[in-house]
Amino acid sequence: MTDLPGIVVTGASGRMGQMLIRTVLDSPRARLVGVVERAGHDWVGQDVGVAMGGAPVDLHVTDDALEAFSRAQAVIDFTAPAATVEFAGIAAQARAVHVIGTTGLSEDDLAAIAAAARHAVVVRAGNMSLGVNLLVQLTKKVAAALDEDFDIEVIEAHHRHKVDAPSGTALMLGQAAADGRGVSLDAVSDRARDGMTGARKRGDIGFHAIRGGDIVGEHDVLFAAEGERIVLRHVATDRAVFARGALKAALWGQDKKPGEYDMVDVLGL
Ligand SMILES: NC(=O)C1=CN([C@@H]2O[C@H](COP(=O)(O)OP(=O)(O)OC[C@H]3O[C@@H](n4cnc5c(N)ncnc54)[C@H](OP(=O)(O)O)[C@@H]3O)[C@@H](O)[C@H]2O)C=CC1
Ligand SMILES: O=C(O)C1=N[C@H](C(=O)O)C[C@H](O)C1
Repeated sequence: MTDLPGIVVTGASGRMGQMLIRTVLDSPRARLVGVVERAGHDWVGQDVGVAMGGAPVDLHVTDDALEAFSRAQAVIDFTAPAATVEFAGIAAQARAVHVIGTTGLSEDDLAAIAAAARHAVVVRAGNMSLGVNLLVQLTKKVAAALDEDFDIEVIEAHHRHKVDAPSGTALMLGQAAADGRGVSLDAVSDRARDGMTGARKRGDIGFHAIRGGDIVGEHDVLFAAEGERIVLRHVATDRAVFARGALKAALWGQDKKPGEYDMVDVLGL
């Protein structure tokens, strides 16, 4: 029992934090050894089971990330960019595998994470579900098979609380489409159509973000030509798919060399 990899979950009170805590507690392959929230949060010091509205699990929420990470083999982190950059440094110091689900990371954030990955294993993906990572591969293949007679648009929908757009998943799908076409995404990305935009530019990849209600996460990749359309679609109905993928990544990372990995590596796609 005690040989099982010890996992810390950050952002304990968040939508994904709570889902991750339940997933690790229910897993026969891992132990939950810590849960971290920001200093001053009213969960700090409470038993996490009680804080989540259930029975005690004899594990108290802490704001001391370094102490918690030092007792763990892996950290699963679905929080916010500033927190994730800080946690990357601390996980590297503790030599714990850092599984990053946080989206909306800037170029500077990514550079800081790459620096941390020189010392520890980092697995990062804008979507940890099996279905989306398969969709990424399919998108690349379809984009490679079609020419620019097919206009590519990525359409995503999420709950009203989401703070970043386009979603991390939409960016993964757009990148896969650009890779399939052999072009730079930065050169063809069209994220803002409003007013007198002019006709669609051939070869562009468009992004659209819908926000509303409790939508967990939906992504379409549309390939539209004269006379026919192809739509590749993924619909997540339960955040458990992301949490299961993240735990799989944490376990997969245990025997890997320091460096940056993604879910395609984890799932062997
Ligand atoms: N890769 C994937 O498969 C998925 C990725 N995500 C991504 O995960 C992230 C979290 O999503 P979600 O759970 O819905 O968001 P929530 O807002 O519900 O949760 C975020 C959590 O992070 C904590 N947090 C934020 N900033 C800090 C900080 N500076 N220090 C410490 N803790 C902090 C919040 O605490 P507080 O409440 O105190 O601010 C909160 O507990 C998003 O980036 C989202 O896009 C989501 C689902 C799947
Ligand atoms: O914020 C969310 O909820 C989600 N975020 C990820 C993203 O930005 O793609 C993954 C998933 O779609 C849910």
